[in-house]
Amino acid sequence: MGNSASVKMNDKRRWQSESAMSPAPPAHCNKTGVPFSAVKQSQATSGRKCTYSEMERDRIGLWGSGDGQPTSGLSGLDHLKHPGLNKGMAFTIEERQLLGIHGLLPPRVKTQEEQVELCKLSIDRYENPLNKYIYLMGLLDRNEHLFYRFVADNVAEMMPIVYTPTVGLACQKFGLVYRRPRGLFITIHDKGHVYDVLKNWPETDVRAIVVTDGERILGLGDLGACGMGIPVGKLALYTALGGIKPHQCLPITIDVGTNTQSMLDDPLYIGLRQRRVRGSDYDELLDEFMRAVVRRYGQNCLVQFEDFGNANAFRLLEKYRNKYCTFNDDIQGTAAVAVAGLLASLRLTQKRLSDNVIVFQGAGEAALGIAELCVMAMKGEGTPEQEARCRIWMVDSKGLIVKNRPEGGLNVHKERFAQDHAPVRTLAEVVEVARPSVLIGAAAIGGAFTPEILRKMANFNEKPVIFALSNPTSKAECTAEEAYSNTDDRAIFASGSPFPEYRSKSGALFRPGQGNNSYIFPGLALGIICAGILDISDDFMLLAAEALAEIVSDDDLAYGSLYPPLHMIKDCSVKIAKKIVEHAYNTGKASVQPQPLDTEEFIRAQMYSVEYGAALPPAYPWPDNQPRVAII
Ligand SMILES: NC(=O)C1=CN([C@@H]2O[C@H](COP(=O)(O)OP(=O)(O)OC[C@H]3O[C@@H](n4cnc5c(N)ncnc54)[C@H](OP(=O)(O)O)[C@@H]3O)[C@@H](O)[C@H]2O)C=CC1
Ligand SMILES: CC(=O)C(=O)O
Ligand SMILES: [Mg+2]
Repeated sequence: MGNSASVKMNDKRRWQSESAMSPAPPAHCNKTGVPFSAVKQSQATSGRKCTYSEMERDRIGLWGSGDGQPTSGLSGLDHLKHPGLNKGMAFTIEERQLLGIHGLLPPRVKTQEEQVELCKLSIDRYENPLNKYIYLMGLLDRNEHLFYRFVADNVAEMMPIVYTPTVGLACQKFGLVYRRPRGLFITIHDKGHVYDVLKNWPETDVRAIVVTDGERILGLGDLGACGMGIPVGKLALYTALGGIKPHQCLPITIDVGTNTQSMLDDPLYIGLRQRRVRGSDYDELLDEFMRAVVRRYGQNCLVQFEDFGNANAFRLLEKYRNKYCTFNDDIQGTAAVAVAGLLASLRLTQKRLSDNVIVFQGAGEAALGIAELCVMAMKGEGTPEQEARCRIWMVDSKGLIVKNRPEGGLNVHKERFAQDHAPVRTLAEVVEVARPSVLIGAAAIGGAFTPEILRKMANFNEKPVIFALSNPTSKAECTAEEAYSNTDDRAIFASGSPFPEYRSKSGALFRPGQGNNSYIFPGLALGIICAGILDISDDFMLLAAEALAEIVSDDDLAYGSLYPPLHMIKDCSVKIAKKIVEHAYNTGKASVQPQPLDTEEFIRAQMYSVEYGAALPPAYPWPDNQPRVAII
């Protein structure tokens, strides 16, 4: 069932995408038109094991030799150089001989487990996080399977390097850490030729794109083209945490310049040395980009918008959400992870979500996204919309958002949360006035939750809920230790970047959870891709939030964590994807038909395996197509 559904989707994608316009072989054939079934047959008769998936064969250009014998069509050396095929010292002696690379590797054959141990030893030798990042990216460039196995086996240790906080540093120093091409740069000068640039990307079966224009990289501001570290990092998590195949993922940075003078002055800056292009030129480039994605990869290629500046993020989401398969992670993914944390917190506070008063420090993409999803969740509890909105107080750079604020600065998104109240300037005053039970920070103002504010939260609440969501760590509104120590250890705390365990004076151990959209987007994307969902409406976000909250165990809560441990995140992704897929079929939003009988099996069958596949022989440049070394 799973297979037939996915093959159907493949057919559909081919029809919709550019590859269908050129005379490509049918989906069930390899590049030379040989049906895969025939290749399978010949493997069976040759007795040779092959664990390449059809997609992988398609990707590496696997074809049959004249005698029907399957070959990889690549040289043995290619197998060492191609990160998707390389196994390093894990190539068996037989494979080394078949591939003609015998002698090019040290004699010993290693297991992948032994290689993972070596990775651990190697990375531990670096003290500087940026050097660890460079090591990991080097590993990804050398041996994809090993990289993903290593990250997947050590999520809690590796995520802070591949992702926040270190990825922020890597973006700031991108000119220094850049080694090999990874991802696609599309600049304002490519306007009119975006499709041609997309065609330069060598993979034809891209299912997910993460795109940034670098204007709001984490809480670090406008880093221009150096923002590329973010799509690369997010997509590494697509594979490591969501099982989406690496070759189906494409990181893209749209370079329209940067307004950060220090970047423009930096001799190592890798992007266009000009100030940001805005207005119609920018819009036309983005429109052309979206059209080009559909033309090249099909209507159901997912485009995740990431770290765009506030004004463009909301505008582009509204413009594209009903037309393309797209979502904005900072608005919608963040909303889902934060609401998941809030739903889990209700088990500790014994409240309904609607019983809470929530104060937000920040009224941007993250904060407004969360606020809107809170309203949706409260409505689900039977609370009228207006009442739900009244329970949410938002503070931006000009103070509390109130109706007719003299300082102005209200847009349509903020206005929906404008309180009927006199202006209030500081967060401390707002906390005094609103007496919130939940305080959420997403304004990238490090240390904004002062001890005074935290103590107030403890005065008003038996269990104050404190989320310091800003990234990276330097921008967090408070540390875990500050949250606990200023609330007599009563805070229920989560943060966007990880904080270490905290032991209170009384000896209680806290493991603060990471309220980061990385708990959501891998599973969400997996579900979207598997079911072929085109219209990613907000009900999917609430569903993802509920699915994640359900996974949180009593044990997690006992340690003060509102999220499952990071090592479980891949299982979380599958569970989220399952709910997404089921909901898509129930609401008629799935384009992959027929509906699979077993949803989880269907999803798992499409996921990337970090295990090595068996290598196939190359096409030898001599007539008998046989290796020149005797097989032992
Ligand atoms: N944990 C997670 O998963 C995620 C975390 N984030 C983090 O959240 C932060 C914000 O991101 P995002 O919402 O996209 O950014 P935006 O630029 O969209 O929003 C920033 C908001 O902060 C407000 N702000 C700025 N200065 C102050 C101040 N002194 N006092 C109060 N508010 C202020 C801005 O006010 P104004 O509107 O007046 O300009 C704006 O409303 C970043 O650090 C980002 O890394 C983002 C996404 C996911
Ligand atoms: C986590 C994330 O998406 C951000 O900080 O922007
Ligand atoms: Mg982001």
